[in-house]
Amino acid sequence: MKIAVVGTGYVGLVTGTCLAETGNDVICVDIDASKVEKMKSGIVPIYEPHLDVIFERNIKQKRLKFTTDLESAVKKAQIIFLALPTPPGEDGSADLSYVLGVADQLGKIIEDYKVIIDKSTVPVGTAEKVHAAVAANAKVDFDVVSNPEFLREGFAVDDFLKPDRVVIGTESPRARKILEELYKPYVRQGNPIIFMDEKSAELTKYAANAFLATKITFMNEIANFCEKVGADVDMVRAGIGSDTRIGKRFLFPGIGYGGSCFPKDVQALSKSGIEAGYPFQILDAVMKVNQEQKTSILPKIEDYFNGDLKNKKIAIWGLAFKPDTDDIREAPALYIIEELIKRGATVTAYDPEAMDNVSKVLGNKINYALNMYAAAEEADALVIATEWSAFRTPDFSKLAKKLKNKVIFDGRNLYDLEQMKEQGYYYSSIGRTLIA
Ligand SMILES: NC(=O)C1=CN([C@@H]2O[C@H](COP(=O)(O)OP(=O)(O)OC[C@H]3O[C@@H](n4cnc5c(N)ncnc54)[C@H](O)[C@@H]3O)[C@@H](O)[C@H]2O)C=CC1
Ligand SMILES: O=C(O)[C@H]1O[C@H](OP(=O)(O)OP(=O)(O)OC[C@H]2O[C@@H](n3ccc(=O)[nH]c3=O)[C@H](O)[C@@H]2O)[C@H](O)[C@@H](O)[C@@H]1O
Repeated sequence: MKIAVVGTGYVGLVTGTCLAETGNDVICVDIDASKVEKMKSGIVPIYEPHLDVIFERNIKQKRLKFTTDLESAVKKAQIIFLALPTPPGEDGSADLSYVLGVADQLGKIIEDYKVIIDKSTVPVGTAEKVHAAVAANAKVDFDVVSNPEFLREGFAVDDFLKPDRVVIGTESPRARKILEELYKPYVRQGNPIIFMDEKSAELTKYAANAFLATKITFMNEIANFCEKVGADVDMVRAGIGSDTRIGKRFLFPGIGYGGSCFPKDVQALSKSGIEAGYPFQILDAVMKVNQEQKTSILPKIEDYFNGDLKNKKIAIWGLAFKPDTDDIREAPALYIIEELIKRGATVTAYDPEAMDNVSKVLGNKINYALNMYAAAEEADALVIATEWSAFRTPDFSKLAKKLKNKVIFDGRNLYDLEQMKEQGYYYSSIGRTLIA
């Protein structure tokens, strides 16, 4: 099939590349000319495991192309994916200007039947708005379909090629038939395509993200409570996670959820609730707890240093909002760094992939180390903010020689409490207690 993907962020790039991988002709459109030039020359503009191999293969086989020219790409395509940003607007609701702006252009361009697909995360009712924006100028028949994306950064290729499910919101039999055909190669392992109406599909995406954010936040509160009463959240997690109704995944407490999606999507769903006359009480609590959780490690550090962080040298391992990505949007590490600097501490950080992105935001407010041990050099304490695999099994004796004090504040619960005690570290993690 001939496909145009408009917007080449995480979602557009992965969608375009994975659709080419199953034999479709894909042209990706972006307004960022320098990004398009990079991609044309074979450079993947983001860090995403396994993407480079299939990206290169499909460029070579000329199934994957890039352009800034929306008109020529759209005219050749039967299916048009909109993978455009939907950032929070001033009031926290999703800003639809990118999506509706392109929809407006599409109406002027299309000359024959097209399926226009909302891949972006958009509030209930957006498919209708996109339809109206296209229809305002279009002289031909077209369908607008909601097909939300559930990929996770770091696992994006696998999530797209082998999805748990594909959700397709359309009431048009013609569009349904085309999409059934398009997604056939991806659902071959028995995972279903779930067809529904556009509004339910749009809400399914927000409900999924909000539910996962709530699950994490609930565990963060249980972890905080464990600290007060001397229980161990690892035990509680094992105990409740083995109940299949609860499940083992997304029960890991930490320093709050971050990233480009959970924070903005929970906020946007909350705003939609208010607009619809149904303010979600649970989402307000989730947002409040998560905001506090991001810096919950700070009082622990302050307590250790008797309230005085002035001129303390703090090493930070991990800047990305989670491992296996260079994405720093809403990364808890940035909130912690801001608070440390406010309190007069100096920060030296190391992240395997995200340091370039952080240096664009923080510049020389912090120091950037060449590796994890160099970050720890002469540090008064080490803070772990992202659970990169390399941080899971450090050489503790090498680390001890680098650190000024054997003190670790771990926001991701990476190490065994007993082992840390044996090694003589002061080790503070989230919601865990060494039960004698
Ligand atoms: N990042 C993720 O893991 C996931 C994101 N989503 C949703 O997908 C949507 C896109 O997210 P990301 O890929 O992270 O976005 P992004 O912000 O990383 O990238 C968006 C791309 O669109 C381009 N763009 C902006 N205006 C354009 C225009 N008029 N024409 C052509 N290109 C244009 C930008 O230059 C940029 O390359 C959002 O709604 C997001 O919530 C959904 C699932 C996963
Ligand atoms: O809509 C989106 O953009 C995507 O948002 C999330 O994916 P992503 O943001 O890439 O990352 P997750 O792996 O979900 O992690 C999100 C945040 O939750 C935190 N988290 C996750 C799991 C957990 O047990 N504990 C926890 O604190 C992570 O550290 C991270 O900050 C969803 O998992 C995807 O299904 C969805 O498509």
